[in-house]
Amino acid sequence: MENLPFDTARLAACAAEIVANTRELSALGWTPATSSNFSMRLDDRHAAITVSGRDKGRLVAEDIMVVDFRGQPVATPHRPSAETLLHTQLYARYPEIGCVLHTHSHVQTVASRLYAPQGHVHLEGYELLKAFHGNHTHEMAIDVPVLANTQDMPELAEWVETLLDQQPMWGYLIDGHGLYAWGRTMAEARRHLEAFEFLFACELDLRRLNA
Ligand SMILES: CSCCC(=O)C(=O)COP(=O)(O)O
Ligand SMILES: [Zn+2]
Repeated sequence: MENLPFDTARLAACAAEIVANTRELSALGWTPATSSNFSMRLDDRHAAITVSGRDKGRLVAEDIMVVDFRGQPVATPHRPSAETLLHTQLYARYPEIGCVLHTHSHVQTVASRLYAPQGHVHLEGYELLKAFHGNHTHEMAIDVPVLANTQDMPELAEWVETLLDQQPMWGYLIDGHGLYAWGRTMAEARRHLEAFEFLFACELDLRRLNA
């Protein structure tokens, strides 16, 4: 058997976790038309990530592949997510990050369009802000960045690096595109993703109500 530079048992466990969670997120309608991508850290040099273009509602373990932190495929003929660099930059920068989730829900997409001109979504006064790791009170505010969309991933990754240098972040929006969120584990990344979704929906409702 080929001597692989990563733990195959760990890959199998991560693939199962990615598949199960992705199916649930897809059932919520957050991954339309093959969009979205998902990854987990394997070790200090490798991540497991979704193969590009797969229907995220019908993922199987074979749709998960390995990349290094430069985004290059490892021991596989498959093509990784077009947005792989946005995952691997986080693993390379923060050893504690174990999971990165990217979805294209309706709420996320509308919020990204609406708040792109001001460059962020301001969230303040919500109890659910405590869902973000390290926050212990609703008496705080966060500005979730909204980046311009581009197909130039190295450029987008550079913009993200600049933002990461400036503030604590649990995620960001890309205009007309979707949301990136991350955490130390799949459960934490999902909690952050779901908190963003809920809070953006509240902000959109308040805008509709003119409140
Ligand atoms: C039809 S979705 C356009 C690409 C995208 O934004 C996305 O999230 C999915 O790309 P991937 O290469 O990861 O399948
Ligand atoms: Zn996307």
